[in-house]
This record gives sequence, C-alpha cells and structure tokens, in this order.
Amino acid sequence: MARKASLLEVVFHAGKGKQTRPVLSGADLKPTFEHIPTVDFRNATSDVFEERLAVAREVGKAFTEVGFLYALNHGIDADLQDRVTTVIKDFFALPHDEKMKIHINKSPAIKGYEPLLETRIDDKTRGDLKEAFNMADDPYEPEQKAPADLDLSTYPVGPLNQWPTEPAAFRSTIYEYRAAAQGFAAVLLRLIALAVDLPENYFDHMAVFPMAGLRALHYPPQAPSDDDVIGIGAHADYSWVTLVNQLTSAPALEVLNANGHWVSAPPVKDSLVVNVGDFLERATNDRFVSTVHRVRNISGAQRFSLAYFFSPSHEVMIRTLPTCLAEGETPKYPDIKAGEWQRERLLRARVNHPASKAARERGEI
Ligand SMILES: O=C(O)CCC(=O)C(=O)O
Ligand SMILES: [Fe+2]
Repeated sequence: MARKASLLEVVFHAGKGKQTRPVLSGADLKPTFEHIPTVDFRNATSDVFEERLAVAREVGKAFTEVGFLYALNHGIDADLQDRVTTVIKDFFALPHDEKMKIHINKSPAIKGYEPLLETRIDDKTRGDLKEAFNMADDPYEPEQKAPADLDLSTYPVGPLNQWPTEPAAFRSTIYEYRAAAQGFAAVLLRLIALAVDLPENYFDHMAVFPMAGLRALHYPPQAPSDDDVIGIGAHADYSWVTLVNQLTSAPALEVLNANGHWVSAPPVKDSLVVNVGDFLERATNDRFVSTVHRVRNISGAQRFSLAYFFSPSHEVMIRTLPTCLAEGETPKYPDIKAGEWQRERLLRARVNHPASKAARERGEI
C-alpha cells in the first residue's frame, strides 16, 4: 500500500524551486536540531593554527547539523551597528513617495527600494510584509574599487545601485558596514575551507570582487491570527553564506528543522546570525545545509534587520569540492556559474521587474 501523504506539510522555496517537507510527529520524528548553536570567533584569526582549526571544526559541526549559528566576536564594531541602525530606521521613516523614487524596477540589477508586499514567496499569502533596501556589487561605484581587470561584460550597463538623498549619512554608513561584514566573511571563508579539510586560502579568490549585497529590512508587526501575510515566506538563501544582524529586539526569525518544525532564532546580544546558502550546500554536496527559514513578526513591535549576502564573483564556477566526495561517489549537482545562477534566482523572485518579464518572454526563466 502506498504510504499515506502527511496531512501537514511546509511549503518553501529553495535552489530546486518549490518544495515541501512533511511535519512529523510521534514515532516518525527524526533526530534534528531544536536550537541554534553559538560559536565564539575570538580565536578565528589566532596566530596558532590549532586554535583556528578548533573554531573551524565548530563552524563545520553547526553548518552540518543546523545550517545556522550565532556568531560571537565577529568583529563588527558596536558603534557602527548603532549608526547603521539609525540610518536604516530614518530611511524607512521617509514618505512612501520619496522611497519609491529608487524603486528596484529602475535598476537593471534589481537594486534599490522594495515596498511592502512587492515580493510573495509563499503563494498562499498576499505577499511578504516587509519593505527593503537592497544594494550589491556594482563595479561602477567608486567605493567598491573594482579591480582594473574585472570582466564588465557579465554586468548590466550601470548605474546598478540606487541611493536615497536622505538620510545624508546613509550611503557612507551602509558602505562602512559592508566593508566590516566583508572582513568577517573573509575570515569565515578561511574557516569553511579548514572545516572541509582544504587549504585555508582555498576560497580566497571568491572574495576579490564578490557578489556581496546588503539588504536592510523593516517588518511591521502582524497579528498572530493573520496568515494572509508573512514577513518573508519560507525560503533558502541564494548565497554562499548570509550574515543577519537583528537590529532590534523583536523575535521573528524562524528556522525549519528536519521534522518540519519551526525553531525560533531570536536576537542574541552582540551576535550575528550566520547561515549556509545554496552555493555552499551545492559545493559541499549537501554536507552543509542551506536551511530553510522565514520571518513572522508577531512580536507587536516594529522589526529591523540587516542581511549581508556573500556569494563568489560572477565568473566563479560552483563545483563539488574534492573533499566532499567519498571514493566512488558522484556529485549531486552539475557545475554552475555563480553569476548566471544568482541572476536567474533573483529574476524568478521579482516577477514584476522589467528584466524578469523580458526573461520570461524569452523563455529563459
Ligand atoms: O530578517 C531576517 O532576519 C532574515 C531575512 C532573510 O531571511 C532574507 O532576507 O533572506
Ligand atoms: Fe533568507
């Protein structure tokens, strides 16, 4: 007899498109995580190799068992975090029309402002109850100091990012934060290499001109009974790793375990949330998990967060790492070019953007 389909399931969007996971109970329960582990990065750049290796092992364990961790001593200055929180709150407090001047549809790279309900990850809802400001790698911006030999043919004609004129310190503070997040991402890359038994500098080339974006987010509160909307529907990130800074105290981020249960990832003082994205999951042949998560702000308070998505440069081929294949094992995923795959995911998620419509008309997505 065919196995009865589970009555309850979680629907989410990840690398392979729309997927479901049954919600398990009783005898069906699998061993899985019930909380997000914490890793202290104090020794991440120690002069002593064994100390760096010990941190790498903890990162590897958390990425294998959970796909998420809380990072302590990540090196992003508290004063900078306060200043970036202020400019982000001030930006979202601007009149709607002011913010719409930099709507994402005006950028060929889909950067700028995204109003409430612009995206709709979960098609059972009216949309994602969040507004966002997105910026990313843009070789035409002087702050980014693109290498002289960067292949511009893989980029649309600029400008790509769009900036508000107010708050005055917005652009400079966002760039300051991006540089700090980039510093921690570079440290993480080396630990990830060690965690999968590769030379420490194995991934350094990915950070030369990475697809590195910041996304500032504002989630108004929603009623607990309101399942017509959600802050951000269940998804996995299309990144190598993501660093999420929960700027305010409202708990709202939730992480899906193997039993289809949502595990809360509330803000923890002085920490960043670090999670595995789809590129790293593919490269490790699923050893590290790009764990599904969502945001549901039923705290009653406004919530602000700042996510930094780190992905390799456009031209990097994402292929299975030699140390993640046992003897005779074959890769689960074909090789992909990082830039092409990321752009396709982005276009699929922004159905109303002119570039997304054009790509659909050409049958590309
Ligand atoms: O706001 C958050 O805590 C997470 C945001 C997120 O998951 C995303 O933007 O991909
Ligand atoms: Fe995410």
